[in-house]
Amino acid sequence: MVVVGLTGGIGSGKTTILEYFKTLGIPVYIADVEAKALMNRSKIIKRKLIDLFGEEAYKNNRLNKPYLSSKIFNNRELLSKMNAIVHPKVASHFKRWLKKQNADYVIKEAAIIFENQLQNQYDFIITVVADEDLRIQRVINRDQTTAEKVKSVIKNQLLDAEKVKMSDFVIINNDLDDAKKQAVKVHKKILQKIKS
Ligand SMILES: CC(C)(COP(=O)(O)OP(=O)(O)OC[C@H]1O[C@@H](n2cnc3c(N)ncnc32)[C@H](O)[C@@H]1O)[C@@H](O)C(=O)NCCC(=O)NCCS
Ligand SMILES: Nc1ncnc2c1ncn2[C@@H]1O[C@H](COP(=O)(O)OP(=O)(O)OP(=O)(O)O)[C@@H](O)[C@H]1O
Repeated sequence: MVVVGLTGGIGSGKTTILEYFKTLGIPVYIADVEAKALMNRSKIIKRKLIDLFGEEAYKNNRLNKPYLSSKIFNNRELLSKMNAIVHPKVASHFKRWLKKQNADYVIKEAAIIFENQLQNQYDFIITVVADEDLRIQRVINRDQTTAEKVKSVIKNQLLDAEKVKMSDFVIINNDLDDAKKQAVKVHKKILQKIKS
């Protein structure tokens, strides 16, 4: 099965574009959603996160997202320790999911493909980009957060220009209708490449 990675910085519109690919009949997997589900469900992950961050990692038995984000996005070492706990479990969950899919290709959305040098796990990579001021404003509107917090996440992510250099396809998502047209073109090109 051909696996396409879809990545991009915070607020670029990864999930929005992914949802559009879904309407084209492509099975989609959102690593971040599955990661959070596993962080709530898996006893092993829970125990390891509590060892790393303390009891505050969970509140009322649910992942304490504001607490974790205040810790990891200012501390690269903690971020990579958390990733080392969570990501192998997401990878095996994805493998099981992939076996059940039947389509020309699937798309896996993951915020951090290039940051963790995971590009070899994909047949093709699509990067979604958008102007930084738009991204910040979108996330502020979506999450009722502050520009400072969004910027602290951006600092931990690779620059768009670096991601673009390493990508097979780029979708510029400043305007949604325009981005959807680009997505259709990318979809057709992927099908062509698979069938040639
Ligand atoms: C730390 C958590 C609880 C903070 O939750 P919160 O809702 O405040 O932030 P959100 O999930 O929207 O993330 C903010 C931005 O950071 C990016 N991001 C999320 N997790 C990570 C990570 N592990 N490393 C780098 N960037 C990340 C997101 O894609 C997004 O762009 C949450 O991000 C989380 O559970 N992360 C671990 C899951 C994970 O590894 N996801 C990424 C898989 S690719
Ligand atoms: N072209 C667009 N025009 C206006 N709003 C948009 C556009 N694309 C996405 N949005 C909105 O911006 C917000 C961020 O988009 P989305 O959640 O898809 O980004 P993301 O890259 O998946 O974010 P994150 O990295 O935080 O997971 C959402 O509220 C979405 O509805």
